[in-house]
Amino acid sequence: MTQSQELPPISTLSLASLSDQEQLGQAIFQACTTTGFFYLKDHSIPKQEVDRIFDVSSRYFLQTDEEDKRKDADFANNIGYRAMKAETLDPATSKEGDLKESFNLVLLSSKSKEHAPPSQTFPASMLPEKEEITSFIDACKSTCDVVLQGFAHALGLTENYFKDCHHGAHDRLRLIHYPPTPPREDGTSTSIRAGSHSDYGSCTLLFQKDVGGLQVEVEGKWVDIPPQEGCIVVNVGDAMEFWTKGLFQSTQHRVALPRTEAESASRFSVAYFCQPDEDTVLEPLEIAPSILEKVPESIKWKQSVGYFEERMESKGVKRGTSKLTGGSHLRARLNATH
Ligand SMILES: O=C(O)CCC(=O)C(=O)O
Ligand SMILES: [Fe+2]
Repeated sequence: MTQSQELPPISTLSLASLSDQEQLGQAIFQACTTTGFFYLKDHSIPKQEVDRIFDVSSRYFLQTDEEDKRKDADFANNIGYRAMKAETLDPATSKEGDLKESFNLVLLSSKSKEHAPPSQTFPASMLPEKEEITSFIDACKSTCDVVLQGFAHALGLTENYFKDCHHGAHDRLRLIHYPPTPPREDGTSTSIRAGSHSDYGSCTLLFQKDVGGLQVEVEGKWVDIPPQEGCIVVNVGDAMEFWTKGLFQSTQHRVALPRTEAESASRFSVAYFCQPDEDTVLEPLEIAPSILEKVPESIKWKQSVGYFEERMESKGVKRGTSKLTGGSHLRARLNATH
């Protein structure tokens, strides 16, 4: 695939000016049926809280012994530490694993018995800020709930249609560190910071610090999505694409190898993965003709059964799979990439 900076960037949605649900639904519809990505501004997560999470993250990754980090690993529950190269988001292309380490946290405040996340062990360096970390995760969950309501409005469904099957047991806040890496020399390297992939759940909130590298595939080209002050990058995940039979796009994205000296420094990002509940079935929903009419002519062809089946297959779902659920899709993708 070629690189391009000529294409228009993703749109920016403001939660302040879009307090009207109808308007929010329309803007979300437009973003989700085209790139599947948008910047979200005027959300309710203050900059100081985002900065604090980045401080927690850099302290953990840069000041914890490798041996101690490895004690924090719990792949079976999708929590805790994951070492450099442990994950290969694009196994078809990358042979050595992604050049990153990460740490997954659960929705710590969850009181749900039926949808309880696994219990989390805190590394020593995070303990003093456990309360702040907990409230940051809560703020991410609340923001995702607003986005899920926006998805429902966009699709002509009742406001809490999606929210009611997202209790957060599989949600994870992921702190990610891409260690310093020299700029790539000639573009032939198959090493990558995060291989091309789509996310598995309903939506993802992504906080980037100062170092770029995130790219999204738009019309066959890789487009940079640089960090924007005060903005969260939001993207649609596979579950939402499956429910909408390909109307909403769970788009491939990646974190490229550094291209400049500035990008060669440590890169930190924080992602909140919003996942459907364990038994929620991921089958196409009935979408009203009045909604389908809004699909621009130029992308109507994406509604064909053949194209949708191809998309499902590219996301690891074999033809004829019955009863795909939130839990089964998540585990299948995690097992395929580790
Ligand atoms: O670190 C980033 O900017 C993107 C990470 C990502 O896409 C992911 O972990 O799913
Ligand atoms: Fe991703």
